Amino acid sequence: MLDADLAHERDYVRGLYRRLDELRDEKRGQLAAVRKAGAIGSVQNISERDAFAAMYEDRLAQLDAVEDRLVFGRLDLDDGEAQYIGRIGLSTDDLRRLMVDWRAPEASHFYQATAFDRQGVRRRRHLILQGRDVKAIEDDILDSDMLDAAHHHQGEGALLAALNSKRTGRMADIVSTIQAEQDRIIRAPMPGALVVQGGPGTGKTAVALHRAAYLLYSHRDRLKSAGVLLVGPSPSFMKYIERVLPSLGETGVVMSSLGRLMPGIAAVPEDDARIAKLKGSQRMAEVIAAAVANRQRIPAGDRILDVEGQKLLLTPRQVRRARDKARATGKPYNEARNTFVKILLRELTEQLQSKIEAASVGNNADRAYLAEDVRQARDVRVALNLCWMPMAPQKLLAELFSKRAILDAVATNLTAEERELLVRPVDAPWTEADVPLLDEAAELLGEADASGGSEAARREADRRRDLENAERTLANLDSSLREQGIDGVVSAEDLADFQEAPEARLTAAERAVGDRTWAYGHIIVDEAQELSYMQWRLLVRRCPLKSFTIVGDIAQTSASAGASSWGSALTPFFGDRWQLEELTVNYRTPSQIAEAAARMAAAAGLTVSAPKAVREGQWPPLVDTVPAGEVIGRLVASMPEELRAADGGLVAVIAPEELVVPARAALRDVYGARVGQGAGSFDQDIVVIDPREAKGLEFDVVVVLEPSRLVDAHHGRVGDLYVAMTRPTQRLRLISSEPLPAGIEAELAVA
Ligand SMILES: Nc1ncnc2c1ncn2[C@@H]1O[C@H](COP(=O)(O)OP(=O)(O)OP(=O)(O)O)[C@@H](O)[C@H]1O
Repeated sequence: MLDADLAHERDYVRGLYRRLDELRDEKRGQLAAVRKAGAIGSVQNISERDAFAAMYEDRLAQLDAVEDRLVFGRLDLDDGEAQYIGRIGLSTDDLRRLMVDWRAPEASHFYQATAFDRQGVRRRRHLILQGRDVKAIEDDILDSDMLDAAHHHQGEGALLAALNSKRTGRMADIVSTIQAEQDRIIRAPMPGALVVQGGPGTGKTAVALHRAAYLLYSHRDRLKSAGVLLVGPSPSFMKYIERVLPSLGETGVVMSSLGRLMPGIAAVPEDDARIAKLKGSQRMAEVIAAAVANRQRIPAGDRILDVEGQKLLLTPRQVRRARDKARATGKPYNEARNTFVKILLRELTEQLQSKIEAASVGNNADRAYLAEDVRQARDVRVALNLCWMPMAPQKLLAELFSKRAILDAVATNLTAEERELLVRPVDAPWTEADVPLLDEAAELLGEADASGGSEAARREADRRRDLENAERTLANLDSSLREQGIDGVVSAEDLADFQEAPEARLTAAERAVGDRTWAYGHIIVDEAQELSYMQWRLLVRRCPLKSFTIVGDIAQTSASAGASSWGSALTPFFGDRWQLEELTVNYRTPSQIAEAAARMAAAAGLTVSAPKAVREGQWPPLVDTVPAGEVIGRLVASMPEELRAADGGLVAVIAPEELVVPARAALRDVYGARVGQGAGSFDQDIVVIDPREAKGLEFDVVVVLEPSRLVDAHHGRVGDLYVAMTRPTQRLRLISSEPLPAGIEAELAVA
């Protein structure tokens, strides 16, 4: 009987893969046909073909991405129907449904039905695949009548099997074992801001990623053109999670770490916590606004300007009036500057005209020529630039932070010590804390047209040329097509759009990446407790609809500019229009380790939402106390044991910054290339990192060096040690030469 069940499922799953292969072949065929047609035909036809080719490529990529564990569930319903749940929906050619997409409303029962609330489900079956074969099946019988009637299959439990599996250094999807409390959050309605608070290991990152896939599925129309942005703390974290969405068949999400949110800038971490905190504070918005305003100057006295040998007068009064009029347009700085320049050029041209006409009575000077003379005159250009310089955000900030006089003049709301903190060389690299300031500056400055109009003129000329081409194409269209009304349907402008920028044909995600002013349809923020006021300000600007999923754990805050409560972080941007959901079960860390971390946090006065751990571990946390200077020696000595415990999985050494390099060097001496450079070295089985890099990641075994120093890091915030202690999935060892942090019992010490 059991074998018959297994045989039946194997057969069904083979059928699903056959269908997947058919669809792939079909798309490959369509793609080849479109490509073969090549660049023949009218421009419009070529553009349409490009669009079809892109669509087939996307679909093919999606079909390829769902190969692994294509199907994972089956529901037996009250009406006798069996429904298979998988990564995508599959139907036969005549639209008979073979498999339901996990995101479809009816698939929610797979995650939410319980014996108390069956939702029409009699039996939930997990299919555990190996390659294309069904390795095992596991049943949850929800309808007690079925308990007697049928044999059922029991196993370790799909969830526990997933949790106990070896870590690979890359996050995997949890689509086959999403738990009910997680599923409710994943499927929550889209509008507004949803905050998901959860302790370590509660699946916040997993939920955030699955929610992105869910929203794209259920709001495809709206999100396809506007896009979804997913923001995480660091490039290595983004790398850690980058495979999850493709494995869910979604490639259209823009993923960015906080330091990459300004196109063209790859910021480095800000090492000085005091600077990060200051640059993240609301007062910096005032500083940037003042720095922008400071670039407009009224000259102290009259200036004489030489234009083609004529002396023209520029008075402070004239400049002030032009400036006020330009400011009154309400446009950003660089755009308002155009108004300012136009007003003064007109006035100077009038002066020049009167002078010339007075000198040669009766001769009317050609005004267009005079205007050009004025515009080109060096004196005029210098004078106008001094009054109102065209400005790019990078230049504004580089000068602000490197010229003490400017800083003192504009940052009047900061103390002298604070200003001192901001000073740095003009060519210092941009840090993550600078990114929101650059963005703020870009917003106030607007498009800089440093070409003095020639860039705009070039774009205009390109557009004119495209239009002419398009008109020619239309004129050449086969007259029979014209008779069918083709030229009534397609305007020259439409065609020019096709011919124009190739970006017109990119997906929303591809276009959004390079566009600072892109308005996303939804933003998902992971590790959101780390965000400063200025970072929130930047993100809210990127999503004017304020449709957000915000996941994080206030207790894990380690950034000095991060939040101490969700209310204080979010109220300035969302008022009280945000909703809080909580995740309460720790899926990562075994209970003994999770409890030790919670005790330590409580002893340090931190309010933690310590989630219940879903499983017991094999080992209690181990504590090695060693004489001063022997921490690294003990690390090396204990590594064989830790590697044995990891059993082919990953071992992470999490150390205070000053110990990272020596610890790595000592381990390299013994283990060579097995020791990775940092959190991004996913192929090595030993990594040495600091707690900041460890954020959001997990490892089979974690060894923490000098835990007391991590408590002290970042001005007494306990977040770092708490983060470090909650990274392991199996085993934790602390090696300390200093008094142990409160809450960590010395009796756990190993010899
Ligand atoms: N329903 C689930 N099924 C299988 N594994 C799960 C489930 N929920 C969470 N996990 C696993 O638990 C681990 C922790 O999840 P995740 O990293 O999303 O937690 P987190 O709340 O973001 O943690 P932290 O805040 O500590 O970084 C991951 O390995 C994840 O795959």
